[in-house]
Amino acid sequence: MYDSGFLQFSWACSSKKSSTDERELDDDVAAERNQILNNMNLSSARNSIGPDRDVNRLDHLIVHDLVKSYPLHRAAAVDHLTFGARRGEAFGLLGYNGAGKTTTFRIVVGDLMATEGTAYIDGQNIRRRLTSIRRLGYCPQQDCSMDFLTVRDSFYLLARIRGVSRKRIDSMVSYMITLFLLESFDNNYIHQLSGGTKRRLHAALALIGPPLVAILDEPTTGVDPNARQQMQKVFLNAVKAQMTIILTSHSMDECERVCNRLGIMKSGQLTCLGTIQHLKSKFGRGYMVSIQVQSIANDSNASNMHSVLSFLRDQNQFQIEVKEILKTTGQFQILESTPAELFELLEQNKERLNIETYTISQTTLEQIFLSLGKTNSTNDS
Ligand SMILES: Nc1ncnc2c1ncn2[C@@H]1O[C@H](COP(=O)(O)OP(=O)(O)OP(=O)(O)O)[C@@H](O)[C@H]1O
Repeated sequence: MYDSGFLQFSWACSSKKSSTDERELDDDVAAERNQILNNMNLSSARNSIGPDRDVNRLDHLIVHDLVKSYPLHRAAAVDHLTFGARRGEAFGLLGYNGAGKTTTFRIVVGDLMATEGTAYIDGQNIRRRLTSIRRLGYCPQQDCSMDFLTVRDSFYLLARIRGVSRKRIDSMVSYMITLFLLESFDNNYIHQLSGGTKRRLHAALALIGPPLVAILDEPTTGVDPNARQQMQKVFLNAVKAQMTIILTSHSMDECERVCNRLGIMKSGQLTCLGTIQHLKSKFGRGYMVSIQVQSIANDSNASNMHSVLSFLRDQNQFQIEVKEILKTTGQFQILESTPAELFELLEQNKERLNIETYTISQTTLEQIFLSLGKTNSTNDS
């Protein structure tokens, strides 16, 4: 359905020793893990215990102690990963290349077999694959090959698989085609579509039904800004309508716009978890200030920027990290003082330092991501 490997199981080797035991988990990640394990224990007390048992439905998606090891690979691609996504939540799973996001998704949708652990969609173990397919939409990272179908036919196929009734199917297909701005490609074969249009189609196919949970692996990569904005609106509306969306994207802006909660993955495990505001307060070190100095003919603007920097450094109340100094602009991270103190200081010395404008802002999600995700790229070896 999604790609040729959708119903095939990959060979999985036995897992290595749990590095969750060796690594100290972030307190939010540990709390999430404990909460899910407690809920699972409560459920197993009610259900008959067995590897395929179902659990309670507090979360639309539960990923439970998932491990994926590849032969000849030193570290596990997914390493005892546990988290849940609540009903009507947009959960962002972020991480550097090779962190284990796609592997996690492929296990959840049944494209890969886990070495250990499992996942549950609306309380139902994914090993009971046939029933979970209806509840789960998937926009894979790689476009799948359904080239022999037209855009419209592919919507009909997915809608039927998700159990849309004959009565509703025509209007639903037309609605989704309009929603994802695909009207002009209606009767085109999929192989005739451009890369960005294919991404739109795959995201739309993931949402038709609608399923309870949609897993979207970089759905907007290569999509033009206009269509991307429209897709983000659709995702937000789907979440409002109580769909659960698991999104991965390398655009931090997109994650900020769409997601209620985020987890950043590194080496197959979560390094942090929480709402964006929570992550900013917990990991955002200080705040940022961008300063622009006046451009004066025959004057060295760079030296102006440096005099602003040395002025700030002379004030003992600030600890400053230089992010960037260009010709007329500078960006600094300020630690150990309040934005109000800096504001007062800059206002008082604006003219003397030739400052044209300045903005003080909270640490961005991108900066947090960069500081937490570092060294993950090495996992890709
Ligand atoms: N078939 C495979 N055989 C061996 N190792 C693999 C295989 N597929 C993935 N891996 C490894 O598993 C790890 C996780 O890969 P994965 O594709 O899940 O990362 P990702 O977080 O989705 O990265 P990206 O952001 O680039 O999509 C990487 O180290 C990768 O090299």
